[in-house]
Amino acid sequence: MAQRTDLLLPILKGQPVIPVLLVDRVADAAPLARALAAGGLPAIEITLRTSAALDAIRAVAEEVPEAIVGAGTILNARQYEEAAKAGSRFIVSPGTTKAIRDAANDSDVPLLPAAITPSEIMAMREEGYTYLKFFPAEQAGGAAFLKALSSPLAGTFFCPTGGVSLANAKTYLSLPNVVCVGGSWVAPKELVEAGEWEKITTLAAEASKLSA
Ligand SMILES: O=C(O)C(=O)C[C@H](O)[C@H](O)COP(=O)(O)O
Repeated sequence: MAQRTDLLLPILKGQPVIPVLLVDRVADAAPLARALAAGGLPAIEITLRTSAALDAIRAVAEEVPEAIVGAGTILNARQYEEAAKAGSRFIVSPGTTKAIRDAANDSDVPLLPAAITPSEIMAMREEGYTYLKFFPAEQAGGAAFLKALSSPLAGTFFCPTGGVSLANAKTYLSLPNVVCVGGSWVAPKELVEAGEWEKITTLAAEASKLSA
């Protein structure tokens, strides 16, 4: 089975930056999603790295119609199913396993899996995956590494995540094989903890003006 690009692409192409979020308090989820959407970043990735994550996804799916909530840090099929059931519209994984691909094949919720090396990327191409996350982007070689892949592995497109910031996002977005970037910088922990939603909208607005 192939990747559900019909569902995934509008999300990845809809905005240059996908916020990667760590939500510690469920009550923060809806206002945070609203603040990011107000700044032009409706699609968000809530990582399953906190115990509040699934409830946070549920809250955004139920309470914030203008947002497109996805789940990140999906490591196995059980998490895939739980995140989909909670209302995730896309699923992001920091790597790739057969179990996760099988879960994706059994689901209506599309998967953005990650790969770094040429062999990993070639293996994913054979599985029908055209859009991949490139994680951890900066640490793995950054924009120069991705650029070097663009010719031999043309036809595969990436969402680099990990160490991406307002300062380097433009460089990634200018590459022919980058569809969007992901990053946590638009929702800093201190601002979320303090409920500084307007400041988060300002950061989102700045990020949403970057061009893909
Ligand atoms: O847990 C995952 O599956 C991830 O998505 C990892 C994130 O992409 C990075 O943690 C975000 O990186 P920073 O923007 O450097 O904070």
